[in-house]
Amino acid sequence: MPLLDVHNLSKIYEGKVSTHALNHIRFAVEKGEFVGIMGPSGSGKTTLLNLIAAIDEPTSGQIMINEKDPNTLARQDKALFRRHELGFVFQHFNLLDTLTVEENVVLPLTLAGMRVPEVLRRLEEVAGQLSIGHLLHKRTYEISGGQMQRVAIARAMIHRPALILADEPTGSLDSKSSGEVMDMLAEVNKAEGATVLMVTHDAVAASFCHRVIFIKDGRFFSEMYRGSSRGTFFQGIIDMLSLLGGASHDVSANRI
Ligand SMILES: Nc1ncnc2c1ncn2[C@@H]1O[C@H](COP(=O)(O)OP(=O)(O)OP(=O)(O)O)[C@@H](O)[C@H]1O
Repeated sequence: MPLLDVHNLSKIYEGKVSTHALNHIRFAVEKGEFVGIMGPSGSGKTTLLNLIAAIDEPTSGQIMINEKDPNTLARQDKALFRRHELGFVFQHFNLLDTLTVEENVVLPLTLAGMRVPEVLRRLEEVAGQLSIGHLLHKRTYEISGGQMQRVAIARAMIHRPALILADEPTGSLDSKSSGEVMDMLAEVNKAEGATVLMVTHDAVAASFCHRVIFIKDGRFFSEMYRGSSRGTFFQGIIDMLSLLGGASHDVSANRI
C-alpha cells in the first residue's frame, strides 16, 4: 500500500459560479518518497493540500494516508489524526513569536503530553539534523528567515509524522537560504525516511524532489522523476512549466 493514495479526487466550490478546482485527480506516494506538486496559478495545488491535510472535504473521491481515510473520522478524531500523522511547513513559517525556538520545536510533543526526558532526546536529535542547536534559546524574531524555516521543519518532524506537507517552503526565502532549507529537507527525508509532499512554484526547490507531479486545471498533467542529475531535472522542470503555460517564477539556472 502506498503511504498516500489520492483516488479520483474532485472538489467543486459551489457558488454563483461553481469552480471545479480538482477534477478526478489520482496519484500515489510511496513511504519515504519526496514528491513535489507544481502547476500554474489556480490549478488546484492549495485545494489539494487542504484536502490531504483534512482541512477541507472532497466533493468526491478518497484520500488514504497510512491506510486511513481522515474524512471518515469524527471532528475530534480528525484533529488528532492531523496532529499525529501530519507535519506542516508553511511559506511564512507560522512560528509562535511569544515562544523560544526550543518551545516552538517541541510544541507537537508538549501537546501530545510526552514526558520531558523523551522530549529532550527528540529535541537534541532534530536540532542536530537541522543545525539549530545554537538557536534553541533565541526568540523567533532574533533569527533569519532560513533559520526560521529550519526551525519549522524541526517542529514538523519532531513527532515523526507519517507525512510532511510543505506549502511553498522557500516562498519567503532568498536563494541561498532556499538552497540550505531544501538541502536539509532532502536530508531529513533521506535520513528519517520521512515522506514529504511539497507544493512549490520554485523550480530549484522542486529539483530536490525524487519526483514532481504537474497538475493543470485540477487534473493530473504529467510527472517527472529526478534520476541522477539535479541540473538535468531542473531543466526538465523548467521545460515542463513552459509547456504548462503557467508563470514559472523562478527560473534562474545560476542557482543550481
Ligand atoms: N474557497 C474557495 N471558494 C471558491 N473557489 C475557490 C476557493 N479556493 C480556491 N478556489 C478556486 O479553485 C481553483 C483552484 O485554486 P487553488 O487555490 O487550489 O489553486 P493553486 O494552484 O493553489 O493556485 P496558486 O498557485 O495561485 O496558489 C481556482 O480557480 C480558485 O479560484
